[in-house]
Amino acid sequence: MRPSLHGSGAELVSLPVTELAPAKINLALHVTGQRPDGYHLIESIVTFADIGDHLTFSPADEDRLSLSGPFAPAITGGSDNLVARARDGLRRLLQARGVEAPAVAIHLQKNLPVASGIGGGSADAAATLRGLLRLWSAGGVGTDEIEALALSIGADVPMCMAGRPLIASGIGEKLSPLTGMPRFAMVLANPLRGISTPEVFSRLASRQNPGLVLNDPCDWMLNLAAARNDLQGPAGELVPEIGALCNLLQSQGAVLTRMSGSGATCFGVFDSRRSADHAASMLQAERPEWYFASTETIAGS
Ligand SMILES: C[C@@](CO)(OP(=O)(O)O)[C@H](O)COP(=O)(O)OP(=O)(O)OC[C@H]1O[C@@H](n2ccc(N)nc2=O)[C@H](O)[C@@H]1O
Ligand SMILES: Nc1ncnc2c1ncn2[C@@H]1O[C@H](COP(=O)(O)OP(=O)(O)O)[C@@H](O)[C@H]1O
Repeated sequence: MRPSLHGSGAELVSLPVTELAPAKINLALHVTGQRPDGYHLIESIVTFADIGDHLTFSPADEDRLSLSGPFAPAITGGSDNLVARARDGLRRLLQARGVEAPAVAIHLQKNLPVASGIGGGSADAAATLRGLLRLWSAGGVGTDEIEALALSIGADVPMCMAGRPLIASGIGEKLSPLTGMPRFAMVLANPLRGISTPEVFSRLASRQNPGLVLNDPCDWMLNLAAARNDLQGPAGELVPEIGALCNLLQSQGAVLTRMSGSGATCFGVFDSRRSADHAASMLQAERPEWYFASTETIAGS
């Protein structure tokens, strides 16, 4: 079936507008300080998976947000959903500039575990901003204002808007693209116990830790092996399965394992997509109650 077209004048949009909200992976996360408002200063190497949540956007008589997918039961479609917050924030911004932002039906297929350190909610918010800017033909609205809106929704939303390998600093909003970043074959592993980001930050033993050092621009595995996730210790106190997950990934041949974000998702890097696929299915058979997903991260360009 041919997609329908929507819009006025030169900007025609294929309907429904669709967006992937890819899982965000903090390959390393150093906590280097704290701002007076309590937010922590970080230096993080970030990349994105080829799997994630799926969103669709269509014109409607009234705003609707519907949910499906394995992790939909863990969230609601109410005004606290980060998708609704992104929709409402963008509409306010556009209307203040005289741009129309009519009612929209959004469907979120929630494939990523919730509160799991791979930015599912932030990725959904970023995908909503991208999708609605297309649906509402508002691509010309100031980048600075959109970036400020993204940051007001969450510290991770600007990096999810960028959607490419990068180093994030500040509280996560200062972004430097990493053009040389290769793809990594990975398994993502989560014990399906949600974890609170503020609680993990609050348990840090030290808030002033050494920053990232990238010694060898050609050997990413060497750089990553020398880096850390400073949140892994405090998260492991809350969810002891994190240690077990890394051991399981290693037992299947992962050459590097680490937690992403504030957890509890851990990733294992494998030497090929084939070995990652094999490891994910072995681990799922061993621990059917946990989440395992094989993925390949995107390359920097
Ligand atoms: C830890 C990270 C690493 O990428 O990822 P996740 O574990 O959430 O995926 C992020 O910094 C999380 O970003 P995000 O989840 O958007 O954070 P926000 O909603 O803005 O903040 C939630 C709470 O986390 C703490 N927070 C967050 C970011 C930061 N740089 N310092 C903090 O101290 C604050 O207590 C804040 O109130
Ligand atoms: N669309 C959404 N997807 C996931 N979580 C959401 C969403 N909207 C709101 N939330 C809330 O945001 C919090 C953080 O979720 P998420 O972004 O998945 O985790 P993390 O920040 O650890 O990567 C959760 O407590 C969840 O209830």
